[in-house]
Amino acid sequence: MVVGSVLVTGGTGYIGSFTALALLEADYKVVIIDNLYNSSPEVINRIELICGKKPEYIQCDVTDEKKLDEVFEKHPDIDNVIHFAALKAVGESGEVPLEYYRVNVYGSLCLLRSMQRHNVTNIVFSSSATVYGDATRFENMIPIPETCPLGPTNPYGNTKFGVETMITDHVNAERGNAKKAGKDEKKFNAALLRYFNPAGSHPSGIMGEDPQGVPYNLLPLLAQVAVGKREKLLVFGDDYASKDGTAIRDYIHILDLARGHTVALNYLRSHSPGVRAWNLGTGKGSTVYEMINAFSAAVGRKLPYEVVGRRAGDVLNLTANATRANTELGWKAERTLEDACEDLWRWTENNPQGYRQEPPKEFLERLKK
Ligand SMILES: NC(=O)c1ccc[n+]([C@@H]2O[C@H](COP(=O)([O-])OP(=O)(O)OC[C@H]3O[C@@H](n4cnc5c(N)ncnc54)[C@H](O)[C@@H]3O)[C@@H](O)[C@H]2O)c1
Ligand SMILES: O=c1ccn([C@@H]2O[C@H](COP(=O)(O)OP(=O)(O)O[C@H]3O[C@H](CO)[C@@H](O)[C@H](O)[C@H]3O)[C@@H](O)[C@H]2O)c(=O)[nH]1
Repeated sequence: MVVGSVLVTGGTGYIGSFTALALLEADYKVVIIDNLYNSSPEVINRIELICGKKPEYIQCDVTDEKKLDEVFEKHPDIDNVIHFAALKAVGESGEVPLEYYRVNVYGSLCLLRSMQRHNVTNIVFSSSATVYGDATRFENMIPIPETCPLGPTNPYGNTKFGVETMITDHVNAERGNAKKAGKDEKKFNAALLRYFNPAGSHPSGIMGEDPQGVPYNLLPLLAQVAVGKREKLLVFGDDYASKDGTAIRDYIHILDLARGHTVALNYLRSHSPGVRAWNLGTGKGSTVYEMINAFSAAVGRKLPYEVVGRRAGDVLNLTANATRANTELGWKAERTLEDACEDLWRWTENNPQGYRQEPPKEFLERLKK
């Protein structure tokens, strides 16, 4: 039995693919669009290997409004969108901000307009902890609650803040217009999911993060050090006001994060909250050094690093207060940092070339059983 249909933009990417898997496991029909800028279509096969169901994949750029219209016309049953497609690197966004505004902001505008034309009224948006900026500028805002004033410190964060605002204005307007016309205003809803730092892979070892080109995030870089593709990790600053001088982030297992999307979507459909923001994090912060140690423990040897200067746009501490998601959505991160590191290492060891190589036979055999 299909419980609903979801368009997943950026669905061959890291978080999108795990969410597609979680949605299929929760009996949603899933249509993925992606332009493969930072992903591989092979992930569709891996999703099928794991859950026995295959999402439909359509190559589509989210800034191509005509193509978006075609997708909605081909699938008139789609009644929800989860919007991942974006550029996501804090550092890079300071170098090519216009590209970040084009893909992240203009792409979201195209999507909302196409959704409006096709009467698709629920959206779950991939926002980010980055929208809070430096929450240590306030007293008592670490761990960060959703009520913390927003103030991004880099162009990437500005795009997420801008899209949150656009979605909020749009959904509120749609609700107001529907009410005036005596129509059902409650069908217009948005979840703004502010993720902290996703980590890890599928425990099977056949599905994980596979960035194309040079990765920017800490864990994929550490994984490259572990398999010898990179000599050492560069630590961006050891002069932060943390216990060891390196910056603090809240690393959340990718399976917990993916599950957060299905529960948020279910909540939109059952409670019709209008626009609501939820933090998805564990509530536990880890420094860069703690992450190097945790991943080194999973690998079984100490990974080399060198301290360099701070990265522009970085902040000291992004740790979530996830109470709202816990009380309202009944969602809580269940897996540990050790789980994430072990799963990441299993994926990396088995797939040093990412999705460009066949999964090991023993996995295929085991999954067939
Ligand atoms: N990974 C993180 O640390 C993190 C944290 C918070 C929020 N986010 C947000 O979550 C979302 C997914 O992030 P991710 O880590 O899975 O990144 P990802 O790069 O793995 O996935 C993004 C996907 O979007 C696709 N894409 C990019 N531009 C596109 C375009 N113009 N049209 C269609 N598809 C396009 C890419 O090919 C990729 O498959 C992004 O919106 C990101 O900003 C990520
Ligand atoms: O080579 C590296 C890469 C990262 N770091 C540090 O590791 C931490 C994590 O960095 P990274 O993995 O790049 O994540 P963030 O900069 O926290 O940003 C990620 O997490 C955000 C949510 O917190 C998302 O919005 C972004 O899309 C995503 O890239 C930061 O303190 C970095 O300074 C290093 O020291 N060396």
